[in-house]
Amino acid sequence: MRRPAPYDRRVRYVKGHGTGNDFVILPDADGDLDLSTQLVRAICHRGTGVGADGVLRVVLVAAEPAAAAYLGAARWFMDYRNADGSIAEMCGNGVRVFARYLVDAGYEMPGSLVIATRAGLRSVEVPPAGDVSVDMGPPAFAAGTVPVTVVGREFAAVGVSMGNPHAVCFADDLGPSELARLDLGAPVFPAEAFPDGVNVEVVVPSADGVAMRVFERGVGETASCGTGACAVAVAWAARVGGTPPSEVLVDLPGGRLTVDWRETTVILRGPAVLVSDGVLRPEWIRQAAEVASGTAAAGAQALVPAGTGRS
Ligand SMILES: N[C@@H](CCC[C@H](N)C(=O)O)C(=O)O
Repeated sequence: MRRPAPYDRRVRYVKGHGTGNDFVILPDADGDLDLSTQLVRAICHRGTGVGADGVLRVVLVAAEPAAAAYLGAARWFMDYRNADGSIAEMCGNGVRVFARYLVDAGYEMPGSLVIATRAGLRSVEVPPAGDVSVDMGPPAFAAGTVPVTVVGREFAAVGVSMGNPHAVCFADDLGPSELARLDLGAPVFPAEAFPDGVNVEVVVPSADGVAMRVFERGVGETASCGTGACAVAVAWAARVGGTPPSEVLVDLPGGRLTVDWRETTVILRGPAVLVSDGVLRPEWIRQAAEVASGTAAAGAQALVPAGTGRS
């Protein structure tokens, strides 16, 4: 039986990031935490919470009903939430940081780990130190293109699923420095093409490969997106060369990721860094919950804003 909420205790967390895509990691091996949308929003808020693009709850497959299908195939389940509290199927930077945490915390040895996610099993290579790589599985291309408006222009976007949905917009007439100066704004896309929403990437050619910026579903613009980098790299490779194998260097505002599109799968590699350890205080958690249930004193509402983690 799950406890209703963690209001009565201090909740440990670890802060981490992959090329600036940052996460609050919540160790919850036994599945005790009932992580509400409002609590995720409060944790991710950059003014009044810890601040992050998303939350990674670390739970044993055996303790998580949503992971029942993976019993015997993986030990750990990555429960990923966007900063607005929404659930996403996959997070390429998140799963690498998740695996780095498992090794750092002593739950697993360095080497190959299989992690269960909502998008399926993912095999992660975690060396004792340095970059972490993950086998992201094959991309799924949508048929045709979709009109997506971003930076005041309409693009014929390429739809790619990496377990989660992406719309890749090629701005071939721009270079990396022009890309960096763009006001990305909130993209507009046809709901019928992406009924569950979509992550939108704007891509330009660079000296070594491609440069991109990303507007993430459930977050807003982020410094990096691992699944986005994979979607961009395979869409780029398909466009210029047609078929794998192909290694693409992807530059993002937060750093560089390498995407290796092999015959049947896509390998994503890059830094996965643990930054700090902390504790969520019970009184802060309680206040966040009261705000969520509408019982907080006037003025406390700012603790749980409805917007993204970067608002
Ligand atoms: N930043 C992540 C993707 C996180 C999920 C995404 N916002 C969605 O809703 O699909 C990554 O590194 O892949």
